[in-house]
Amino acid sequence: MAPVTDHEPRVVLSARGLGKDFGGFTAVNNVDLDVHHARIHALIGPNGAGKTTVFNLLTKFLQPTRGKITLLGTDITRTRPDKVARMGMVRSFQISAVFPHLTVLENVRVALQRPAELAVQFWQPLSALDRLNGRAEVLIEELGLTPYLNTRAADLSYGRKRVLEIATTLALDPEVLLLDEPMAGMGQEDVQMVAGIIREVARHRAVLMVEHNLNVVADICHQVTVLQRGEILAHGDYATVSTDPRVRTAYMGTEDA
Ligand SMILES: Nc1ncnc2c1ncn2[C@@H]1O[C@H](COP(=O)(O)OP(=O)(O)OP(=O)(O)O)[C@@H](O)[C@H]1O
Repeated sequence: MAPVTDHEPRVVLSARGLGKDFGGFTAVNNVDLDVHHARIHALIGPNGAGKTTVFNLLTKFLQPTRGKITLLGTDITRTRPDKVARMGMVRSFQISAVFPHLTVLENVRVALQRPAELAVQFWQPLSALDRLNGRAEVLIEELGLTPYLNTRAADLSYGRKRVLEIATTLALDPEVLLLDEPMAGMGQEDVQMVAGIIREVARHRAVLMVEHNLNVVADICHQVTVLQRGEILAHGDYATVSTDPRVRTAYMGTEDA
């Protein structure tokens, strides 16, 4: 179960009155969201509820029609997506370039080289590369990939590939990590393993995730926001939202299900 705490840690990402129209169609309307440091926040809702659109708005892949987004105290409503990523909010697929023929260590090193721009600085002293190796090994250890250090990405299980993707995302050292259906297409064993990794990752960062697997949401998420037809239907911890009759109706079509 997600740990219960007396107080919420600081807000790192917030949205107020967020909205998006596509032509005459309102896909997202009046969404308020607060994502906290060291917390896992789930965005759930039926198909077409607006979850992906909210993700695209927060990461600035889409420009909001209405509302305001704040990241680490800075208004990013009009900021470009690449700048938002550099400011500390990254999305899992954005830079999850996992190269199948490279090993786990090589993949993480490539990801670490990108922000450091070491790739083009061939005159860098060897000590810089040593530092890179050190950071890569810490990251790999944090994500439980040490036994697979020299395994090619192509030979990893599906679940471990997702973990490696998350590791490459963390190379940018984000304060806020957005994960779009991280458990999609996984068997139960991998789901449990990846859930454990996400919990670990969130000890030092905020995680916002879209997730359809409600067992995972119940297990690891501290906060849950339920969207329906682009608007917030309910918000709170899992116990609160899962017993909300409106949520049950939205999900099951009947209050008694
Ligand atoms: N570029 C677009 N142009 C027009 N309508 C769009 C666009 N993107 C999304 N929509 C509409 O906005 C609504 C919300 O879609 P969105 O993909 O955000 O929902 P979702 O909750 O992520 O759904 P799913 O769980 O199926 O992925 C849908 O009705 C969708 O058809």
